[in-house]
Amino acid sequence: MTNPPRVTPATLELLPAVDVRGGQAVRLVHGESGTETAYGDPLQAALAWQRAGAGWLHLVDLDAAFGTGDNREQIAEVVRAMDIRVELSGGIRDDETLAAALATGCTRVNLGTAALESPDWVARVIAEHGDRVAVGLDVRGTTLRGRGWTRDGGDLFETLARLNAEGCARYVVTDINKDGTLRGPNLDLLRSVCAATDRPVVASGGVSSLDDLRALAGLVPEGVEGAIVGKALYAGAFTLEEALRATEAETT
Ligand SMILES: O=C(O)c1ccccc1NCC(=O)[C@H](O)[C@H](O)COP(=O)(O)O
Repeated sequence: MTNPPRVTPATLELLPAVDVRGGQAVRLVHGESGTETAYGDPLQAALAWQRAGAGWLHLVDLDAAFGTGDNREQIAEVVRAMDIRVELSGGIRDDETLAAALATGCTRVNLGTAALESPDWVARVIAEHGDRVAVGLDVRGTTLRGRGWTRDGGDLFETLARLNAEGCARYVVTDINKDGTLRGPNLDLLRSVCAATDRPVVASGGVSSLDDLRALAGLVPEGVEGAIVGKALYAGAFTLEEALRATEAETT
C-alpha cells in the first residue's frame, strides 16, 4: 500500500489532554492506575482548552483502557460540545468499541492495545478508515506496552514496520517513563520513530515547559506533527495561550 508523501505542517499542533476516570478529569503518573490526581469535570476542562484557543483535544477514556468500565456517555457529551477536532483514545479494541468511538463525531481514534493483540483487525480498520485512525505506540525503552500500559507487546520498530506496510496514517508516540512526570519529552525516541516512518508523529508524555514545546517544534521538519500536553497545563506550568504563542513563534 502507498501513502501520500508526508505534509509538513507550518506549526506544531497542540493537543491538550483530558483523561477521564470515574467521571473525573485526572492525571496519572507513568500511566499507572492508582496514581490519579483529579481535576474536576471533564467537560469543563475540555471547554476551557477550547476557549483558550486549542485546535485539538486529546480525550482518553482511562476506564476503558484499564478494563475498569467506561465513561462512554460522558465522553460522547464532551465530543458533542467541542467545535474543535477531537482525538479519542482508550479501550478501542473491536468493531463495537470502534463504531461507538467513531459515532461520537470525533475527528480520529487512537488504537493502542489492539494494534499489538489483534493485528489482522487493525489492518482491516486502517484500510477501511484511513486518516480517521491513528495507532498509539506506548513504549518503555523500545518495548511496546498494551492493556492500559500493563503488558509487554513486542518490539517498537518491528511493529512500526508492519503498520507502515499496512498504510497506518499516523502514530501517537508515548514514552511511558516520561508520562505524567513533567520530566520532558523523549526527543531521541521521537527522532528514531520519525526516521523509521514517513507518517506524521504526535508526541505524548512528559512535556513540562515552553522550552520542551519549542524543542518539539524543532522536530516538525523531521515528522513530529503535534504534541499532547497534560500535566503541565493542569499544574499551571504554563497556559495554553503561552504554549500556542511559543510553538507558533518557533515554527514560523
Ligand atoms: O491514551 C491512552 O489510551 C492511555 C491509556 C492508558 C494510560 C494512559 C493513556 N493516555 C495518557 C495520555 O494520553 C496522556 O494524557 C498524555 O500522555 C499526556 O501526558 P503528560 O503531558 O505527561 O501528562
